[in-house]
Amino acid sequence: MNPYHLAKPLLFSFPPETAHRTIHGLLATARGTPVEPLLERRYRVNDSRLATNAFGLDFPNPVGVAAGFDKNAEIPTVLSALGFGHVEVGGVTAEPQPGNPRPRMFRLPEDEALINRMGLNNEGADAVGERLAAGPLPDIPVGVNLALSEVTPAEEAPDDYRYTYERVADGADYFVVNVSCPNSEGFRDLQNRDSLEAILGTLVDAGADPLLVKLSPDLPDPAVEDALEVVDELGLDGIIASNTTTSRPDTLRNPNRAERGGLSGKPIEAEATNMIRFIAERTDVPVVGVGGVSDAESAYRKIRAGAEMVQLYTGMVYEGPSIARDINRGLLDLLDRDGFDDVADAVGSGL
Ligand SMILES: Cc1cc2nc3c(=O)[nH]c(=O)nc-3n(C[C@H](O)[C@H](O)[C@H](O)COP(=O)(O)O)c2cc1C
Repeated sequence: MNPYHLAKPLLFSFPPETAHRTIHGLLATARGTPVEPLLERRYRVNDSRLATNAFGLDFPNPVGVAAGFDKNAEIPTVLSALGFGHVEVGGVTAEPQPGNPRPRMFRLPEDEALINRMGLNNEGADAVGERLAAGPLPDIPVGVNLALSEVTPAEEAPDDYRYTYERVADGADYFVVNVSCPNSEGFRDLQNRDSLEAILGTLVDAGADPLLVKLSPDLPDPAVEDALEVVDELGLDGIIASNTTTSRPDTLRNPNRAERGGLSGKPIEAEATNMIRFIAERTDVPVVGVGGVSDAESAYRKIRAGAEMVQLYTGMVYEGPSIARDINRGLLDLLDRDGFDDVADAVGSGL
């Protein structure tokens, strides 16, 4: 049995944000200590069949940490030691901001889901930029998820994103324009064509490379197609699909389904995978698949639908710190079963 499942009842007796801070704090104590190499030995799966290359970067395996888990870039080396193939830190905004009042994160255990309305709480671009610059940084790619400060009006969004980009640029390997968090008023409206062109164009001019955009699963198909056109026009390097959803599938059982915020985890798995397929059918730009990845099968479904790699957040809450190792091992078995040489060989094979 996974020892995390023994600890889970205790952990789940605390409010979710407290549990997250406890786990995050515990992981932070390992940073830069001899515990890191011990974790590496236990959790890393070294196999060249898992290695992928996307947007000019080499990834040792296709399982990454999604934005929101390490908002202030405090533990990328520890997450690397836990066997992840990349870490996306942030969302980072130009201004430090406290986020929404608590409670703002809710478990739906029967549904293996979370609802959050954190509201992009983070220490701000200056602090996160300094932390990244001070290092140490892991030997896997680190991305920064860039978001809009709450106090900044939409017309000034391009400069706000550029400010953050410039503060974090030296410490990161790739950059993601997040215009898809559902928890800040009007934020997702930035996914309209004109706003996207203005924000992404400004970042391209500022030298952000590789540059990706993260989309909402709630975007109607024509709006996704518009976004893909902007991605093509500006020569962007990748698309992350997807963020959390404000929709509430009928299948949800836990009463917390009534909470406002973005739903993540198992109930969004199929929808997110459909979005990956929709995008992969329309563009050759690499897609990073996120949403409800909790085991090797769910990661594999996203890869076969066209994702070059996957990310996860909620899966870690329900499966614990061995999740990257377990998925990577399981992926090797699935590749063997289906006769693929490596992960890259399986990408889009289910289209
Ligand atoms: C508590 C929490 C905070 C999050 N914060 C961010 C964020 O700051 N920026 C972002 O782009 N996505 C954020 N996300 C969304 C995740 O990165 C991911 O897209 C989403 O949760 C779906 O993946 P999952 O089902 O594996 O959790 C957050 C998710 C959670 C649960």
